[in-house]
Amino acid sequence: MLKLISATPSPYARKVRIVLAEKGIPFELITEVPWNSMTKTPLHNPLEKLPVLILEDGSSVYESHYILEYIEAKFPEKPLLSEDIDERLFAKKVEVVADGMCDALVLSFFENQRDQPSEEWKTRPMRKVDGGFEALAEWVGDKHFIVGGKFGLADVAAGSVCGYCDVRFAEYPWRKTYPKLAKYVDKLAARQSFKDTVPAGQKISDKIG
Ligand SMILES: N[C@@H](CCC(=O)N[C@@H](CS(=O)(=O)O)C(=O)NCC(=O)O)C(=O)O
Repeated sequence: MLKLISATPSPYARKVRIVLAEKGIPFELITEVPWNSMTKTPLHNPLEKLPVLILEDGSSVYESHYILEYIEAKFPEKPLLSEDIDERLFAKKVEVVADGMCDALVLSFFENQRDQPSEEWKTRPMRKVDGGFEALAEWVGDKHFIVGGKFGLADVAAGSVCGYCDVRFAEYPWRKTYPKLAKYVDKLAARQSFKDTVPAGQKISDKIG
């Protein structure tokens, strides 16, 4: 059986968990704290990051966007990418922005943990988050799904970063600024794959930075 190394807050791992659930692919969930010295993540990813998909032969697939590409290629049933090449490429562009927002949020989260956070390293990432939300709101508009009128990769990525922001940056006013985006995300959140993967904080015992 496939195994997925994940962490409770991880928006990247959540994308993979949602896709595996939507495609009905069984897997064993291994929940880790990648920042703690006891983590097994480095044994399966030289970059020491989760999510990591561990295949039945023990080999591993890592980097969430690549894991999703792997899953779509190996498990094409219930496709989450359109047949139309331009729609496929656009969905991946949405994922690039959503993942970039996650990167900025994670950076800002850890900067805020420092004894003396740098103002520049707090504000600069949040400018990227602001820009990302503006782009997502533009792409969603009044739609139920971002690409091709059906649930797909772009919705997985957009829903995951918005859900992460709600948990880690509850004070960030994206819902007030973009009510249509909030309505779209709340509709996604009603899907069983989203209900079963709501992010939660984790205790990091090792000091970072
Ligand atoms: N680009 C990667 C980012 C993954 C990532 O940053 N994972 C974090 C955990 S979490 O932020 O997703 O919860 C990690 O493993 N960090 C450990 C490290 O960077 O050494 C992806 O898309 O998979």
